[in-house]
Amino acid sequence: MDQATATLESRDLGKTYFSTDPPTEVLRGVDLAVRTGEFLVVMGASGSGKSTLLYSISGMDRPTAGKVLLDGRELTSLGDAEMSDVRLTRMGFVFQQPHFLSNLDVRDNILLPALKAAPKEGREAAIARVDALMERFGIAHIKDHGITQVSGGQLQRASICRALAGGPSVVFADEPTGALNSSMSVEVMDAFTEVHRDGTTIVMVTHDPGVAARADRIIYLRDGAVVDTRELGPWSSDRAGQREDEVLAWLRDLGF
Ligand SMILES: Nc1ncnc2c1ncn2[C@@H]1O[C@H](COP(=O)(O)OP(=O)(O)OP(=O)(O)O)[C@@H](O)[C@H]1O
Repeated sequence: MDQATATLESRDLGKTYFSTDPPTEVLRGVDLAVRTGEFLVVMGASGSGKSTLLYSISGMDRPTAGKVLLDGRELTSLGDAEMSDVRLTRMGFVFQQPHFLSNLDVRDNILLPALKAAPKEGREAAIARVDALMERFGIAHIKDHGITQVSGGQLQRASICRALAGGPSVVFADEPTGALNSSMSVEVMDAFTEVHRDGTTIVMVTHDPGVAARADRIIYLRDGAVVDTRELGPWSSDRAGQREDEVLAWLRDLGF
């Protein structure tokens, strides 16, 4: 791949847990280049290392071998404070279970990282930006609600707004639809499709072939190594069923 078009790269990335006896080698020499604006999905059997890969390339965890580069800058050599700053200003995160503060309403939960990421912007401008995001993702009407007063799909869309609030270059998502029913799952994936259309790079772990069918490209991990890749090309909703069938057939061949 052309290095100039890669937002995020890993080179010979390895992760071994030395806390176990014998040590557990979870990632083995992963070379990855995620293109700017690409929606990349990571699949693989349980325990194949998907979450570990996501955490290692996003600086949430330290790899034990190899390098990670974001927009050409080596992340693996950064100290903890610099890495936290990169995560705050250049990355967004969406998890299976949204982590929100229960003493704040939905909007303030989104506002908090927005203010931290751009402290010079000022509170009013940050509020306007957060309100625009909430409007965009169809949750403006729940901005004053407590986090227990909204549906799982609404809360996950709020997580997407929070992930976007700092203007990231990459959004990482770990099983973002894993705790949702199928209609909420579609609602959340429609939101990710919007994020993708806006040009934000997405790296997502999922077990769900219907979710994976939205991606531009899927990589398949086995025992901590990328063993196959599927390019799906640009998403179109009128080909959703056909794409999902294509993904299912590919996964079946891989023994998923
Ligand atoms: N802190 C740790 N210490 C030792 N081994 C670990 C640790 N964290 C994860 N592992 C091991 O690393 C392997 C990969 O875990 P990981 O969570 O990345 O897999 P996964 O593909 O995301 O799985 P799942 O689909 O079940 O979430 C597993 O065998 C797991 O037991």
